Amino acid sequence: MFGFEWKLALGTSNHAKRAAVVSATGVEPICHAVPSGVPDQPLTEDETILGAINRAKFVLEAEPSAEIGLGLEGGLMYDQVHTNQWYLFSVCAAWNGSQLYLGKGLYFPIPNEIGEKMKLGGTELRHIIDALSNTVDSNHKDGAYGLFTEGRITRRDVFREAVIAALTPFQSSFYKAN
Ligand SMILES: O=P(O)(O)OP(=O)(O)OP(=O)(O)OC[C@H]1O[C@@H](n2cnc3c(O)ncnc32)[C@H](O)[C@@H]1O
Repeated sequence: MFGFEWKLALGTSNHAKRAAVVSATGVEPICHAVPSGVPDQPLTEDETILGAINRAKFVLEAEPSAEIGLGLEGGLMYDQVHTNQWYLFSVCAAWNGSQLYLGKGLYFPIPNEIGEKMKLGGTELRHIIDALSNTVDSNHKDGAYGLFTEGRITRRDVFREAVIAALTPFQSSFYKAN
């Protein structure tokens, strides 16, 4: 455990994201569903990262008593350089009002036909994953990661690592010169 004592605000009420923050820090965040400012289904790295940053900044504005705002965003990107493959990845932005850090989580290949369907628009990944896993609200549960790995990796796991990465510079003395 992190031994974290700061008051954290989280820019969503999504269950998997909240559980990731609790698991990463031992702290129960104050949750507000703030806008991401990007499309509901981000399709590039930049959009996804910007969504995480916007959520972190908006939630600290909404909850000024918190010391750090956290924005967690899932998105898709197409790698046309190395693999010609769609990837799902998860980002955490951490903002304390003056410093911003990102934790970029696992990049996980998803079936290209799903990525192409997302690019055409009109639906979001969670609807596809809900149908494939015969559930509802898969984005609040183990998510696409859980479906494709048969539960060996979950959405909470992936965000947990991204949260730890984004918060470490605020926490560790190795970054004091920053
Ligand atoms: O409640 P919020 O915080 O908005 O969370 P979200 O899951 O709806 O939204 P994100 O912005 O994190 O993700 C963008 C879209 O991709 C979907 N998505 C991302 N990762 C997913 C996963 O692992 N399983 C299912 N859907 C996923 C998600 O549900 C959205 O439709």
